[in-house]
Amino acid sequence: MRGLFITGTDTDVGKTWMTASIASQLLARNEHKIGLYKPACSGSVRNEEGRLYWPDLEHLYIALREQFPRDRICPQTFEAPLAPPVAAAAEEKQIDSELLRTGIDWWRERVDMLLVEGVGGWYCPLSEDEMVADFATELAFPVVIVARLGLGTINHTLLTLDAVRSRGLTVAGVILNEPVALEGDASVESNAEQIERWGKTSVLGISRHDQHYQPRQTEETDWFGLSVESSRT
Ligand SMILES: Nc1ncnc2c1ncn2[C@@H]1O[C@H](COP(=O)(O)OP(=O)(O)OP(=O)(O)O)[C@@H](O)[C@H]1O
Ligand SMILES: C[C@H](N)[C@H](N)CCCCCC(=O)O
Ligand SMILES: [Mg+2]
Repeated sequence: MRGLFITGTDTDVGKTWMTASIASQLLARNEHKIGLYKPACSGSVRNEEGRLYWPDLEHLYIALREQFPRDRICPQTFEAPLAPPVAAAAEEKQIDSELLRTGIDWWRERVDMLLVEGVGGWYCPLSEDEMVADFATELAFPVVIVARLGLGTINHTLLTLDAVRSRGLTVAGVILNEPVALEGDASVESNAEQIERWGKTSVLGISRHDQHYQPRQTEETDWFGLSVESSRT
């Protein structure tokens, strides 16, 4: 099974938005079986009937055309909008480290490519004894960094690039996303060039607020080509 790991420069930068978009782009080509995985999800919302749901999970479930069970997309969910081990502790539970990993195994026989969405940013705690960075290092899939378009993103993206590379991982590229509509931010014109120049990486594409992802240099981003079969899993 090939894979890509989707991290972000922060929580709420649009990792889920982009993971769902990448899945839709791949599924539209109808060439490969695609799976989505979120090792743990925290921050539930109550619907009109009073039932809890996790917006990330719903978004990923719908992106996979409702073809896979929600608890395979994310086997561990917690109510509090906190880092997963903290959210788990609030329910007097602990993250199941083994399930973080066996949750991936379920997909192996079923799909050709798995997109794994991280939680928060690269150094977000994921369990009692590991951060997202540790989990992603074990997986060894190339890393896509979702960054916020706008002023401040150069610094956040360069810090994340350094941290990902310090683990010996390949950076597949950066996506600039606009989760909240920007007004009058002149930096958007130069964000991509600056990140490419200083970060020695590619900005694969840009997703403006409420608009579809636009690849930057090519007609389409070859997500399957950027993914690799991990030797370490
Ligand atoms: N390009 C966009 N246009 C419009 N809305 C967006 C866009 N990107 C993200 N959003 C919205 O911004 C919010 C945050 O995005 P998202 O949930 O994808 O962030 P995240 O990085 O996955 O956060 P988390 O750390 O909780 O997983 C969501 O409500 C999402 O629908
Ligand atoms: C609730 C939120 N949307 C995410 N699920 C969890 C983000 C945790 C971030 C922790 C941190 O880095 O400070
Ligand atoms: Mg998310």
